[in-house]
Amino acid sequence: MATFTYQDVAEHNTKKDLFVVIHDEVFDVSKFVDEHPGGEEVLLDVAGQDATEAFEDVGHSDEARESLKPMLVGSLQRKSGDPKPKTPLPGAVAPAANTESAGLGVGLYFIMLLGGLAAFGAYQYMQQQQAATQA
Ligand code: HEM
Repeated sequence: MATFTYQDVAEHNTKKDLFVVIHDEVFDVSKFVDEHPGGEEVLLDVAGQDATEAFEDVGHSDEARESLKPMLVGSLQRKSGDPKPKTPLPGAVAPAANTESAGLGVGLYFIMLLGGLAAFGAYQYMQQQQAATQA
């Protein structure tokens, strides 16, 4: 079976000539683009790239996996420094800094500080009580 480098695959990045990598196997999905139930846009988005993560994130059916088989054209020869699998719409999927939990984090520190102060105050009070009873 043919082997492709990431560079080879990257050259097939148009709608009419569209390769994607899924689990280090190279698929020619040019003829499938128009039929894809998820639309052509998402496939064009990963054209000539590693679509493993995008493909898996959607949770494709076994049927979808089966339909990949006839489009297999070779395997990927991965080299160090090759890009990692691309996630679909990174901005939309990856949550921005979670301000709510950050707020909770600060709140927790505050509560711990209060607890510490209360314990310190109680200790001081007891010391004083003890000193008073001894006197
Ligand atoms: C390249 C190989 C791919 C094949 C053979 C394929 C095949 C299919 C098939 C058969 C379905 C129908 C539902 C199912 O059976 O799971 C589907 C749905 C879908 N696919 Fe793909 N897909 C591919 C790649 C991708 C990629 C890279 C994405 C990127 C995000 C994607 C996104 C979607 C979405 C969002 C749906 C759901 C559509 C809906 O339910 O309306 N697919 N795909």
